[in-house]
Amino acid sequence: MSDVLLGIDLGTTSVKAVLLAADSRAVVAAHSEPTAADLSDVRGIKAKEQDPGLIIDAVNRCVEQLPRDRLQHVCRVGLTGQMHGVLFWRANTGCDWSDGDSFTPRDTSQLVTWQDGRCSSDFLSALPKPQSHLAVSTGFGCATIFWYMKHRPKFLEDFTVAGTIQDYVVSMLCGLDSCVMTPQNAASWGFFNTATNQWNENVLKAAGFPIRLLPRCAPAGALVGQTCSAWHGVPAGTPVGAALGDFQCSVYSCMSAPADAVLNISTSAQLTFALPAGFTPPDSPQIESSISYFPYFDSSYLAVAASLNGGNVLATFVETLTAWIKEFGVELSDSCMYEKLIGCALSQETSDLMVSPTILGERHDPRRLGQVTNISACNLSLGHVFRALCRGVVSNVASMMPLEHLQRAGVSRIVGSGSALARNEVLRQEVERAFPLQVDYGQNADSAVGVAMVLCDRLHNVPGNPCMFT
Ligand SMILES: Nc1ncnc2c1ncn2[C@@H]1O[C@H](COP(=O)(O)OP(=O)(O)O)[C@@H](O)[C@H]1O
Ligand SMILES: O=C(CO)[C@@H](O)[C@H](O)[C@H](O)[C@H](O)COP(=O)(O)O
Repeated sequence: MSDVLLGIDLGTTSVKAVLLAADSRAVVAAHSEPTAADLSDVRGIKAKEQDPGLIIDAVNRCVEQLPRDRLQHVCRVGLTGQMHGVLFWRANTGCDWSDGDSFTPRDTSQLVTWQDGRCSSDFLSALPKPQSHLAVSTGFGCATIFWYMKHRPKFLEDFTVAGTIQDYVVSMLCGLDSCVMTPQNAASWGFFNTATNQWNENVLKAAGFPIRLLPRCAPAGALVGQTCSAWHGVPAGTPVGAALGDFQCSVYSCMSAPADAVLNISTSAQLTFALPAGFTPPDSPQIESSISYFPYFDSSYLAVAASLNGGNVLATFVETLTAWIKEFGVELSDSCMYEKLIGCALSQETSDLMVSPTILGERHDPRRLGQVTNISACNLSLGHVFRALCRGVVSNVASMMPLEHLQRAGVSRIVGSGSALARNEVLRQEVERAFPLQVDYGQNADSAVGVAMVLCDRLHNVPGNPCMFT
């Protein structure tokens, strides 16, 4: 049987795993599992945490669903996932392999995710100024560590290593006693200079930051180790790539020309395009800009409007409706709710109801929360409300990176990716209305495919960026 690459995306809502044929780059198997790992904010500090045990359970369930005979022929493993977040663990005891061919987390913290809201604007403005073009927001790893330094310093003493959840899985698979991070994920923590690919160690040291928790850096696309044990049939000794950012991987999976922009809608939403070779970002953070510049591969950058309000807004609406309906003694599954809501909104082609859906605020404007306006007696049906909600999600992204901005950058096509978009025709209709450009939906356009493609291309020595800018 021929070789395959295993790509895994540890998303905020679900884990996705794919097997990609090493010779043809075709997807030969794919599976996804919900993580259901959200924890409630019992301390009332606007915490958004997830249980790593439940995330790893979902990884195990997901990989187990892939054909075992193919898993035995995996020649590279690639991990990607939700950026910005931080998990702490103890070197050498971060997991337990006693189950046989899978591991479970042991001495770890909960994962503090990108949706975490514990760092207020006042808290953030009191932090040292980063030597980076990227501003620091709540939910960014370094901001969270600063918060623990101030509010629960003893907590940090329990741990020796920190990383994103995808870095953690790489470390555990390879039996590493430290964390190795690519610039893609390091930039998402803040206090990382993407020109030098180094942490702002002096700035952080001067502020008393526990720099022992900063991961070591490896280039995006590099291999960092080999599986230390057989894992769901994947042989021990299989090379594992340093973990990548999920939005860079979704772009890699479906951007085929410099004139493409990629709109990914999963739990969050990102609209992004690649900058020409030689682009250098500004010297200092542009705190109020809705567009930021994130490292891609080999010194190149992506311009991105990263919205905190994507599919999670629709999920919150579904959860709210489910809870209301339950109060009347009726229980409906999420999938039944989505099907009904999408069906109603498809029959309601337009609505004058206006929903501004920024229930989590946005990084460039954290105080601008959601609003519903122009309510009349005639626009409150489920169809109107869900149509207006979907339009609001897309319009918000479009306001962060307007059509004219895309056109000025030479973008002539938008490629859609992410399962919130793939599963929701109303969202797709609204994308096509908001962006009068060619809009295509990438087949197999997702981060799990993207990370496997990156390693596949490196295996065959194809240069890291599929878009060739000269
Ligand atoms: N049955 C469904 N039908 C349509 N959309 C759904 C359904 N279930 C979940 N979604 C949407 O998918 C989003 C999660 O997408 P997913 O790709 O799993 O996220 P992530 O990659 O962030 O883990 C949810 O926020 C919701 O908007
Ligand atoms: O905020 C950014 C980039 O700045 C996001 O694009 C980044 O991809 C984060 O990983 C996401 O917010 C989480 O991804 P997802 O689970 O919503 O797919």
